[in-house]
Amino acid sequence: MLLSLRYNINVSSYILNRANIFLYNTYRYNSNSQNRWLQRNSNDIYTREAKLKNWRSRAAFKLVELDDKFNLFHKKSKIQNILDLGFAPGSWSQVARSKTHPKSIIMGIDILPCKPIEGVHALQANILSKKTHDMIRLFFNEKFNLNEDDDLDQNLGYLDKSYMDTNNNDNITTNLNDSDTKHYPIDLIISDMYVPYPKDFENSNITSNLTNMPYYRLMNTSGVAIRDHLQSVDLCDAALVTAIDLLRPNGNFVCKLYTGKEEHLFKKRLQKVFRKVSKFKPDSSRSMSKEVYYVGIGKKNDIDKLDVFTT
Ligand SMILES: C[S@@+](CC[C@H](N)C(=O)[O-])C[C@H]1O[C@@H](n2cnc3c(N)ncnc32)[C@H](O)[C@@H]1O
Repeated sequence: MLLSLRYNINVSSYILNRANIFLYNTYRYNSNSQNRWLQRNSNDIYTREAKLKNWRSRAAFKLVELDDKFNLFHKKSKIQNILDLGFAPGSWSQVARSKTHPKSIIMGIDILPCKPIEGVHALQANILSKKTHDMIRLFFNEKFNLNEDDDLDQNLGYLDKSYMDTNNNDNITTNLNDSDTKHYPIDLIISDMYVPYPKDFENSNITSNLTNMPYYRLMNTSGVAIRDHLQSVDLCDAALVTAIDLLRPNGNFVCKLYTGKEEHLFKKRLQKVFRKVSKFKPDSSRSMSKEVYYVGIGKKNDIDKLDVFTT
């Protein structure tokens, strides 16, 4: 009797240990909040709809709503040069491609590697670097000259040549001689940037696969509101500097911000650059998320960067 009890205890603790090892292996990279995030996502109507539409993430719906409200894209009337900042995994670029004129040029920038979207050019680069700005300008101005042997193409990007070739016959950008257009070649900047991964994942070997597995991608925010906010303000400022450097006068701008105490300062900076500034929370943005979108319509002329960043 005693023997059998001990045997049972040993067996149960063996099973429990095995179960723990299994759970540990399965969830070692997932904190509780990440599990809750995955659970929420699998029940979410926008996530399911995104899969049906073959969009790489539910974020696509936020841009659709932004476009419905602010009329950002032009399918028939205009050819646009569009810059998508923090484009990975790529659903905003997919929306931009589907809502714009076939001759519009879209370029996505991300610090992470990401499989490019068909019909969208992509560069893996840090938008905080001045060199990235120079490369973007170069691409929009000299795109016809890029070829397989270019360093830019070889080392840094995945320029979608098949797409460029099919459009080469026509005069895509009609006023390339205009020096303003050369210096400020972009018509619309959309930025959904946020820091790529939570800290715990930095040294794990699963991170690099995730940009191409959008439905299993982990949440971006840390859950520490002040940290999320300040990092977000930094990236919004980086997007704003990009707009000052590359967006044409009268061009438009969208960027995501995690709200917090410095939001009003960022709004003031935006107001120095754009004639009209609006704040928008799309229905598809989760109500518990602190994310909002700022939209700047009509870039002013002759912006003084120092003045914008001096409060
Ligand atoms: C929330 S995701 C964007 C999702 C995307 N809009 C979509 O619809 O698929 C934010 C992206 O910003 C990128 N990012 C963050 N900091 C960056 C930087 N300094 N330069 C370029 N990309 C950056 C991250 O790597 C991440 O892929």
